[in-house]
Amino acid sequence: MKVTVVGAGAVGATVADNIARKELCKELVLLDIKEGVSEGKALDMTQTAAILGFDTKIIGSTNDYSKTAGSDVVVITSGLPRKPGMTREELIGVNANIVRGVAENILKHSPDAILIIISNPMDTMTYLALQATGLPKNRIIGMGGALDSARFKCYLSQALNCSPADLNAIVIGGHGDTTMIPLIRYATWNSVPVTNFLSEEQQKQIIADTMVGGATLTKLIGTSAWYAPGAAGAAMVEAIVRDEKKLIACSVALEGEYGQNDICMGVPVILGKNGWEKVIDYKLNADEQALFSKSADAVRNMNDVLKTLA
Ligand SMILES: NC(=O)c1ccc[n+]([C@@H]2O[C@H](COP(=O)([O-])OP(=O)(O)OC[C@H]3O[C@@H](n4cnc5c(N)ncnc54)[C@H](O)[C@@H]3O)[C@@H](O)[C@H]2O)c1
Ligand SMILES: O=C(O)C[C@H](O)C(=O)O
Repeated sequence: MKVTVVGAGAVGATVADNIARKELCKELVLLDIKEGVSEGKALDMTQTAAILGFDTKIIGSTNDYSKTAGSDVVVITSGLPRKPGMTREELIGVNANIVRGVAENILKHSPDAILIIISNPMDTMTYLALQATGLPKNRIIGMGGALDSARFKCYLSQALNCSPADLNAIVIGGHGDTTMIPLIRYATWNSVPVTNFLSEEQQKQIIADTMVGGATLTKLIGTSAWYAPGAAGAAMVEAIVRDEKKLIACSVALEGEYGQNDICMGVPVILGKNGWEKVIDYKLNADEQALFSKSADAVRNMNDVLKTLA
């Protein structure tokens, strides 16, 4: 198994670190456009092998795509992160060209790869990757819901004073401050609805905190987060390379599911060796479906901006 991570910045390096620690592949390539950075980070990570005890071979590459040849899974993290006060959507102008170029280069050397898109604005970058490569839809997967659901569980666990591992909770919709939909009605604490234990006020606060989870971290750090995004990206790689059939919210191309077409946005999907294998219908109620449609409108508006950039 061979995995490539494009972008050796904060998120890319963390995805790679998680992949290596878990030995998700024999060969891991870290590629970046900045001279020496990927080679340096690959060497630094390689030197943790003796301490952590993994045998994944990590190779750095300054923009040499021949080293990525034959990758089974490619994670795209290249692009600018937002600064405090910015939205993810403001990154579209710079990141669209980066993601398009990277996806095209990757496909020249790894025509069978499954692509995981992390660069923001993620739903639009996933849609762009799909259009630019013409790959079958199951091989293009955006990472957002895995992270947003982890944040949702974090805030739920704080309110309930419980282990996040005992929670089951999912965030669907767009990966944006106003577009994500934490499905609190379906969230459970060891099978019991969390709504049994939380006041309306607490529920509203948890939803609001989850939605601005990324912005909160960006304000604190000065750039966007990487530990949870890196772990979330690696969890998706794991589900694919180990054919786990895990149910994870991912941004995928919808063809009628949840009432949407010609768009990539977050829905519960099964991840396995073929990429995303099927969308699971959560049977949203009227309020949740209305939120999903509103979220789709916002994502679609962003996708329309792509046409003005071409
Ligand atoms: N989807 C999510 O949930 C999620 C989570 C966190 C971050 N992000 C996004 O991921 C992206 C990366 O964030 P980061 O914090 O790692 O940023 P970063 O600045 O630390 O790293 C980005 C890296 O991309 C590299 N790069 C730029 N253009 C490139 C190209 N053409 N080819 C190869 N490499 C190139 C840069 O040299 C840099 O090393 C941002 O767009 C950010 O918004 C998304
Ligand atoms: O918040 C950001 O801009 C980065 C990422 O989308 C996140 O949610 O951490």
